[in-house]
Amino acid sequence: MLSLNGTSFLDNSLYGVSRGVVQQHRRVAPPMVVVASVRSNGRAGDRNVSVLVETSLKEIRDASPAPPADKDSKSKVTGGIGDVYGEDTATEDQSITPWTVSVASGYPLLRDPHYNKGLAFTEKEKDAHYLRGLLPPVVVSQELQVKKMMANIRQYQVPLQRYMAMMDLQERNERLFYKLLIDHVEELLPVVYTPTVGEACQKYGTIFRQPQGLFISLKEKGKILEVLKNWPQQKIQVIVVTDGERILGLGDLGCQGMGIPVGKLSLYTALGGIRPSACLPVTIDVGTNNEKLLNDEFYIGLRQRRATGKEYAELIDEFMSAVKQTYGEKVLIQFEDFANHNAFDLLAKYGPTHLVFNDDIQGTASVVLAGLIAALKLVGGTLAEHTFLFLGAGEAGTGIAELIALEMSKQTGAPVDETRKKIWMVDSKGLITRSRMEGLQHFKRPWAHEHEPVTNLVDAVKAIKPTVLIGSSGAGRTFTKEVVEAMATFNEKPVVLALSNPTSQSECTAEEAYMWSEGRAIFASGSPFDPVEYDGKVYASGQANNAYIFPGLGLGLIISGAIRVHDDMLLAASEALAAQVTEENLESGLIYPPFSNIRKISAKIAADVAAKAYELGLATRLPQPENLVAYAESCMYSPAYRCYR
Ligand SMILES: NC(=O)C1=CN([C@@H]2O[C@H](COP(=O)(O)OP(=O)(O)OC[C@H]3O[C@@H](n4cnc5c(N)ncnc54)[C@H](OP(=O)(O)O)[C@@H]3O)[C@@H](O)[C@H]2O)C=CC1
Ligand SMILES: CC(=O)C(=O)O
Ligand SMILES: [Mg+2]
Repeated sequence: MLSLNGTSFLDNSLYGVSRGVVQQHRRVAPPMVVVASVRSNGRAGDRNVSVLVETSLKEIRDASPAPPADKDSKSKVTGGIGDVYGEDTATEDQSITPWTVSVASGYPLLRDPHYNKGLAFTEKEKDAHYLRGLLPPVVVSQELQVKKMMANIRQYQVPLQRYMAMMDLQERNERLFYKLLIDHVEELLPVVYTPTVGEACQKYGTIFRQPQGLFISLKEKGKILEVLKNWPQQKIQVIVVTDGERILGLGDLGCQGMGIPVGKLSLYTALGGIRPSACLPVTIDVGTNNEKLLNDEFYIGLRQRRATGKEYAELIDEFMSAVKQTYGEKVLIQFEDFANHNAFDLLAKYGPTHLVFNDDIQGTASVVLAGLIAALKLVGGTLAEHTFLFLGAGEAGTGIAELIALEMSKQTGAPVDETRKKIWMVDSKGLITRSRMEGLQHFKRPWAHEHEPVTNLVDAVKAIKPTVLIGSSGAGRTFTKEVVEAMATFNEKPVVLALSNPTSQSECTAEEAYMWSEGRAIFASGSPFDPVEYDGKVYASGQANNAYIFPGLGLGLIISGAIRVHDDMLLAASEALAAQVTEENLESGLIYPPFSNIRKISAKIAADVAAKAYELGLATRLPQPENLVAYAESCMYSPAYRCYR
């Protein structure tokens, strides 16, 4: 039985300690703080007594503060292990006693990914925490560990092997994983995120080792509150949830979509500085209609066709209520890779009652608008002076279109109904026109303009003559030579965005875009492409991916204590991102800044989103910090090792 001063430890799971009896200690003498030490009730006696971290309250505040918990929140805690390690929600309430919590020592310490430092444990730590003999004599720096791991990872030629090496590292030594990812973000993003995460999801059952998130299936119906309590961390700030029905452009991957919430949340931490223990990946498993997976002996999900209608709605509703009840109303829920027949409805249903946003509809819109604002500096004109054609009228396409129309309306004063007329869409049946209105899905209707029927993209391009062509179809190689050449005949600098992921689904490659436009295209893509040489010149292209937006947006919502997501926050995020694109970036054809700067960029996005939350009266963290950028930066998780005394 676990206890905290006599209380069942299970009721105090905020400490994230799963074994041992906790002794709670008051602060010994300022500025040193000791909260609790764990004394073993197991066979190893006092050897399981844990890492005593002593630190000054000031150090905690200076080094670590994640967003303050609010006073009435259920998640308000008196200290907590994360505070000590600089991971947890800091509190600004001086009256709250800071705690030091002991966790594990000896062998279990080496097996705990949150605290393990591998060969970086110092001599003193080896003595203090029963590690002598369990490690070789050498003591190495975290920098050397990074160097070694990068060398190891680079030896793998197969992307999926690199992915698995990174996942293994995350399971073994979380801080080292994040240090690697942060220090080598441009090299490792394609490993932990698109395109490799797509293949990982397709093969998730085969490569499955450890659960990395919560699996909530129809079997858990009626028990979701209990399921949430099984997760070892209780102070959750961000949830990314999928039902796996539209994973990237790869279709229904059922329960194996889990790779996406896991990947997105690792970016929340690496790119946006949200502490890892505050992130919860969730996959809702209502079955899959993917025959291949249903017949795959290694498939890890429910072996049934997808539940729909009432059964589906009830499970999601139970989940949404349980989340609010468990983590409070300020937990951010990011809907990810739901199919469009559910995605729009879920956003409409839960937008007014929960802090939710749909990354595919809203995050993508925000990143694309940012790219377009930057691209205008290269192609000239205002947004309203351009004509847009989309291939793909689903979540991403119509989400982007709506935000562009909104921004045009703000800039020109024209009603959104008017500004929408500059935006055209092609779906699998051809150009969306008024004559197709009957039976058209609701999210396509605003884009049904007066025009004679056009059944394919090339003809639509020739008829509409767009200045900007955006691929959001999930259908690879649909921007053919004829399509790009047509764009290049009536545009000096055609803007071509091939947003679909992973690389196999990209509407065209960077090489094709530059070659077919004779080097004149302004090109960006959802998944990264290497620089391309054409006619003696090297062309680098940007990555138009919502990964630029959601980490900073999430940080901004959290630090302001926002209770709802508002379109104006997405516009603020777009403008903040566009402002980070330098003249130098633009000169080399880039409409996005490099990812190597992403943490600074995220802090700026966070600050502008938070400022908007305050302006709109949606922020609850009062008073508003004076310098929101500095505050956002100070709240960001650092993967540097902590010293265990
Ligand atoms: N870069 C980024 O940050 C992001 C990229 N994406 C990518 O965008 C793609 C689409 O996602 P999403 O909008 O959610 O998907 P949806 O399923 O909601 O929409 C897809 C749309 O593409 C249309 N379509 C499919 N195939 C063709 C084709 N061959 N020709 C013309 N139209 C076609 C569909 O037509 P119909 O309606 O007739 O079926 C539908 O309108 C995915 O690959 C995803 O990875 C998504 C989010 C973010
Ligand atoms: C990037 C992303 O969210 C997608 O492709 O679905
Ligand atoms: Mg997505």
